[in-house]
Amino acid sequence: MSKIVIALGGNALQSKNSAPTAEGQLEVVRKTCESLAQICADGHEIAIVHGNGPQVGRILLASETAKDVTPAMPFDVCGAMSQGYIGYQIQQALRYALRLKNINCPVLTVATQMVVDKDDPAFKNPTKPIGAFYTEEEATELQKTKGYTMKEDAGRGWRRVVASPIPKKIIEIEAIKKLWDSSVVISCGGGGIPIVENMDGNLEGVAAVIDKDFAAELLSEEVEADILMILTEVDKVAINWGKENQESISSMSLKKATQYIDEGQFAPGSMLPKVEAAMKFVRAYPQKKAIITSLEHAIDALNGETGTVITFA
Ligand SMILES: Nc1ncnc2c1ncn2[C@@H]1O[C@H](COP(=O)(O)OP(=O)(O)O)[C@@H](O)[C@H]1O
Ligand SMILES: NC(=O)OP(=O)(O)O
Repeated sequence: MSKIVIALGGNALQSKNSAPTAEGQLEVVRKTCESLAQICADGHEIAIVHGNGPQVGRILLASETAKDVTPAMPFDVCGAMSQGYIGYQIQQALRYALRLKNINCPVLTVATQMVVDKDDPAFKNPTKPIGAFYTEEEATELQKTKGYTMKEDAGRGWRRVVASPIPKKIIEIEAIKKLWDSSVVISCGGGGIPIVENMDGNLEGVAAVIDKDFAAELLSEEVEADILMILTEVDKVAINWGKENQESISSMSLKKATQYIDEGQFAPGSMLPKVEAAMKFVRAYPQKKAIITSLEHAIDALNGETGTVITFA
């Protein structure tokens, strides 16, 4: 039996076959929760982290668009809203999937605040893609009219990018640890609500979207997980991504992963943070492993049949 922190990609949770509706996402969540329930039935203990890039981008856009009728919500509040609705969908779907396996374990979401450094250089260099994908022409227009920073995202189109500071401390970590034994806890959604700690001890939300892969890594260290599992849209990490000579990677040591990073093999804002988070985990726990695979193949990857495994050596 292993303790596994499972990170679900925000992009991967969006339905590939339909518009990015709440209903479409719920279908993907339900399917994913069938696998998560099976992992629990196999005797593993899991905790869930999820992304929110597309979702928080749309919440922000809706809020900005409606500002003539109702005041726009700040970034941190939009992040909290994304935790609420994605967490709710996972709670509902996983409760059902667990009950089908006669597991009556509570599933709950912890609204999680994540401390970041107010001087993190990321605030001056936005890299985190959020919201919808646009054409280059649309992106240029949005840059002009709305002042957004737009970047191409891993060959998939152009997206708004925002600051993504490194997560430093999970405010609710003690509660999450206490809940671990009796429940499946969904926490650090969207990387956590980005906040800074003021001199007087007060917490204050900041405009950013934290990378959930780094947040999941931090949680994995805190709970001393055996495996960090990052689930996205691809079964394996690839080198020469999108090129004719694209090649899937089944396993990478820290040394090999560093070499691939130096060669620029992993796109910033998408695959790079996953690989970096996996590397950080095995650097902290050289005997443990991180796995990157698709939502569909979580169980196969745990059984060593697919996925990219990142190990210390
Ligand atoms: N080297 C690579 N190997 C595999 N996928 C890559 C690579 N570089 C970029 N990608 C893209 O990155 C995506 C995962 O990043 P992203 O969509 O941001 O993740 P998430 O599902 O966590 O939101 C993959 O689905 C793929 O389209
Ligand atoms: N916050 C975050 O990392 O979201 P994605 O998984 O959508 O990139």
